[in-house]
Amino acid sequence: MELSISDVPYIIRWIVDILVLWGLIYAGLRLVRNNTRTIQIFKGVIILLIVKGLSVLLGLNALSYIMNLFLQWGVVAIIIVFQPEIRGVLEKLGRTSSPLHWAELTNGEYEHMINELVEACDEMSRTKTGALITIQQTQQLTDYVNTGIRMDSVVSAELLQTIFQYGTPMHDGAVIIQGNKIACAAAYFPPTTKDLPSKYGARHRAAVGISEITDSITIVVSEETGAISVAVKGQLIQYPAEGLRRYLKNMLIDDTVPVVDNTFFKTARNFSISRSKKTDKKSKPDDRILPISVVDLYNDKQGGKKNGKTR
Ligand SMILES: Nc1ncnc2c1ncn2[C@@H]1O[C@H](COP(=O)(O)OP(=O)(O)OP(=O)(O)O)[C@@H](O)[C@H]1O
Repeated sequence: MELSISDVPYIIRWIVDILVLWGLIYAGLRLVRNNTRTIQIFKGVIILLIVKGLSVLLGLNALSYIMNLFLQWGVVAIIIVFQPEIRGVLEKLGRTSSPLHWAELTNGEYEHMINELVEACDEMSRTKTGALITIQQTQQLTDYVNTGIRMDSVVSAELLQTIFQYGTPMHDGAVIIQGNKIACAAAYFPPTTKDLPSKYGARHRAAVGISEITDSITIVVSEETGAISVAVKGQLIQYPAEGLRRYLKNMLIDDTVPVVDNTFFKTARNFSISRSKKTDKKSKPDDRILPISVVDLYNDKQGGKKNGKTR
């Protein structure tokens, strides 16, 4: 087949078409990969498609008919379930000069935000001031922001401590952070329905609850014990303040040395130092950054395992 000059516009259109389609598929897959809820729904859709294919192959008409109904209504269900994400994507597309520039934060801005947050948590831990702070990740928390009192203030240690000061109008409920801004205070989260150890009350239940249904990171400071815990993906981990700082940097800042690799890097550094000093000193992980306990909320009714051992 010979190509003529008149085919060029057709070929360009074809290439643009393929590139746009490829971009959409790539963005869709990234959305699925970054979000625990979408992964589960994606798996569900794949199972439905396999059952549908098998039912057609084996001539099971009734099953095939029901699968058709599921798939047709499934599109509507997915739009309803993902309404916050869809709205978030559209908002992001249409945002040119929004006050919330959280998507474009620099590492320096993240670092500043983390330092303020950790300073506030450390101080509230010392004074046993209860706090519940959620950091939005890829999944939009707009619906939960709407349950609270709207704010749009850069995160600062003083502001966080003022919000959670006992007796003030906004101390009840959660603060939601989007980027480096406090989007709201006094937000309500659906508490987990799981049977948690009795030492955990409503605040911890709310933290675990939001971590089960979104990919957010939630920090809880216990009013009773002053302990600082992080709830992520339905798991609760208690950290010392320095551990919290390291954890947040690891999660939010691209080029930070990951916590799990920290021992390796420390060991490597100590190794080179000890080699240069010709000493026999063994490297020891920094206790200030290790988790204090990891609570397996679903299997461990005693409420945790000590000494920073993960399961
Ligand atoms: N669903 C919820 N969403 C947001 N905040 C909540 C929710 N439930 C409770 N809280 C907050 O938690 C506070 C009550 O915490 P409670 O003492 O019952 O929890 P706890 O897990 O035992 O924590 P602590 O160790 O601080 O006592 C409430 O005053 C409110 O601020």
